[in-house]
Amino acid sequence: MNLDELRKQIDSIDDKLLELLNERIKIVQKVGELKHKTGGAIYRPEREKAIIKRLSEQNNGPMTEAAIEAIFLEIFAVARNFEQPQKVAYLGPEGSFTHQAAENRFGAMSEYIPLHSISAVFKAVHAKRAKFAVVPIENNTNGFVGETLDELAKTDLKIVAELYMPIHHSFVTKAQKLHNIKRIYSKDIAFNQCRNFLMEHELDAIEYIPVESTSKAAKLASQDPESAAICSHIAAKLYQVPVMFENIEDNHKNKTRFIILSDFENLQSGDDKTSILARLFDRPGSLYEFLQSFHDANVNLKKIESRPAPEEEGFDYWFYIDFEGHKDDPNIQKLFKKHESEIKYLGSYVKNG
Ligand SMILES: O=C(O)C(=O)C[C@]1(C(=O)O)C=C[C@@H](O)C=C1
Repeated sequence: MNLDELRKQIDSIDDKLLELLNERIKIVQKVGELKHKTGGAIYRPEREKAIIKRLSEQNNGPMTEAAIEAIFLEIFAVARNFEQPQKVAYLGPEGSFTHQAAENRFGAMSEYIPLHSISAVFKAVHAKRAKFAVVPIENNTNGFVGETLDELAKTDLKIVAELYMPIHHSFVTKAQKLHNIKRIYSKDIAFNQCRNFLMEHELDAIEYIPVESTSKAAKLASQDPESAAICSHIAAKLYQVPVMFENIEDNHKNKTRFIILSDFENLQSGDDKTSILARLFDRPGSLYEFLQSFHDANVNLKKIESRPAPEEEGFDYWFYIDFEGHKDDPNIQKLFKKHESEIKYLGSYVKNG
């Protein structure tokens, strides 16, 4: 078969796909009307997960599970916008890794509000200027993000989703040749994460100009053809700077975990994670006794991080804790009751890593 014939086949499949997508959206709109009446949440990650799982189980290929997920996450994100336009506040600037994480969940149709600090992102959702907040919480090389933990201690928003994103850096430039580059813009941390690459390409002797974000670096490189930037793919695209090298980070397993917060709570998905803050008295054995209850309730702890409680008197500590299960699981309900005065519940959400 020649190219024209193959393309004709694709066109006819696309016609059917479009028809089916329109049918799907019409039903989604009815779901939206129902939710408006009952006050139900538009974003239902546990339902989205169940759909992807069901489709992956019956799939005969050649589509992979990752391909199914990529396509359907965009379909869901578009569908949500047909139920109600979705506004998402995130730690900016535009082109940041958090922007990339936000787009991964909320797709091309949602409205995005980049903000300059993590606390501003929380504030935007409190003030109902946005429905969702997207912020980083931890990175496997740099540890927890203190500002996010501090905001979690103050907020009554709930974590409704988590997502892990590989952090890849690109080397972007308008210069034709490497030896034409006189300076490199990036964020301090990104220069550090790409040391081997810079050395191997003999770029360790030219000027490094640290700026506050990798997207600002991309912007500067777009205006200066004798320069380069180390930045995300999305920033390179945003400022239309050609990518010369991809994935230049020393540690290719560099990953950041992002959380999505909103003003509602998720239902159980059957494969959930829960986050809490526990405020424990400063006395011997208090953490031990607290964790013993998790063991007794057969709850699998995933993470624990201590944090001084700044507004408290004395030397009380908050512990940020992630564990498997959902707030409505009977064993976890019991545990919450037992430690009611010590626990601040942060949210239960589909486990993603
Ligand atoms: O099932 C729902 O609650 C819907 O709103 C429909 C739908 C979908 O497109 O299938 C859209 C958004 C939700 O996050 C989950 C699923």
